[in-house]
Amino acid sequence: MPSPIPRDAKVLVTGGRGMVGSALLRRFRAEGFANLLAPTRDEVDLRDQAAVDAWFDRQRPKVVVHAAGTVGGIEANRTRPAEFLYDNLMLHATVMRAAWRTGVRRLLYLGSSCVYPRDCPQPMREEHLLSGPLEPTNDAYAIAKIAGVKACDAYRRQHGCDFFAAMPTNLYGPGDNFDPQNSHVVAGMIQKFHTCRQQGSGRRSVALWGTGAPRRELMHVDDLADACLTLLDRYEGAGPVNVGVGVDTAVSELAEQVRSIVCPDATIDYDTTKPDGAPRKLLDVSRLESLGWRSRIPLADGLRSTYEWFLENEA
Ligand SMILES: NC(=O)C1=CN([C@@H]2O[C@H](COP(=O)(O)OP(=O)(O)OC[C@H]3O[C@@H](n4cnc5c(N)ncnc54)[C@H](OP(=O)(O)O)[C@@H]3O)[C@@H](O)[C@H]2O)C=CC1
Ligand SMILES: C[C@H]1O[C@H](OP(=O)(O)OP(=O)(O)OC[C@H]2O[C@@H](n3cnc4c(=O)[nH]c(N)nc43)[C@H](O)[C@@H]2O)[C@@H](O)[C@@H](O)C1=O
Repeated sequence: MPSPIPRDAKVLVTGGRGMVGSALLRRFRAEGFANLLAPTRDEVDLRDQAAVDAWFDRQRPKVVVHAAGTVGGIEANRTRPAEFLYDNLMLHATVMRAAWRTGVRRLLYLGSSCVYPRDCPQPMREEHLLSGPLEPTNDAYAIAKIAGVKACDAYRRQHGCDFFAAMPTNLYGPGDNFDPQNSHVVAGMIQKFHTCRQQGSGRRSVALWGTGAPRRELMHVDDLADACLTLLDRYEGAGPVNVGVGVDTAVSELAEQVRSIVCPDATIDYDTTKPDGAPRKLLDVSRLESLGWRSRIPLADGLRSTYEWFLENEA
């Protein structure tokens, strides 16, 4: 596939109703892509090889951005490892095989920064993959995502497929999952501080998880979508590419920022029976930045706009 991607190419975005998939569709539509396909799970369960094969035979996409996944925060990963392993293994195994079989010209697979070792040198570089033990709270999901990254390499080596992986950091934004048990940290905090605000006057406490000491690199999903378009148009390498903003924030500092936006008179209690997870997961994004890409959505702006979206759509 010549770079940049022709804007009339038939592009499949899997997971199109999810946070990442819907951001990808917004960005591609804004860019003028005229032939976007985003089947729902009801139209094709992407874990079902026969159904995926039949769909690809019928539709014949030329580009695939594979964003479908069984996704969740630290508690969802810790408590549902078998589901996260099975679903995320099947989701890329079926789609990549069908993509190869039907001659897809370029495939971008969404990996994750959780694939790196728990005690990885910081910032984490793509070469650090498989260099040490994983974070136990999400090792099942990480193994499934690592298999996806390796599958891109395997199809490239055996069949010459132009498949590669983006490795996003922790994401947040419109369309996120705000369920207090299954969500990631930003959405979980927004939900909890909003519930506190709803409880009315008087100082109310919000129970957050862990110690507040870990650090997370937090990226707005619209930045991610823009980075994925840059990768599709400009990346001519083969290996995975980290996608992040290059700075991280302590969980406790994030909590203060969300509190000041949503419920300033709340008090914060940390439930240390809940896990901290990885102490830090800052990505080295020099490979992406060498393509000329820079993040554009500061955390403070992103948190405020995400809360506004939450109020209009989830509250
Ligand atoms: N959120 C984050 O912080 C990060 C996410 N990622 C990766 O980005 C990708 C998207 O994540 P995100 O948008 O947050 O997740 P969401 O849960 O918001 O979206 C996942 C999407 O995948 C779809 N899906 C799941 N299983 C199937 C299936 N069997 N058949 C068809 N569709 C299916 C869902 O469909 P339905 O709407 O019907 O449920 C949903 O649209 C994932 O690959 C994830 O690993 C990587 C790093 C960080
Ligand atoms: C994207 C990434 O996301 C996951 O890894 P994670 O970053 O550890 O997950 P998280 O966003 O849920 O937590 C980040 C930190 O925040 C703390 N924390 C405080 N209070 C709340 C809270 O209320 N909710 C949540 N979810 N976390 C909280 C929490 O204790 C932890 O220290 C994996 O799914 C992994 O697979 C993955 O890919």
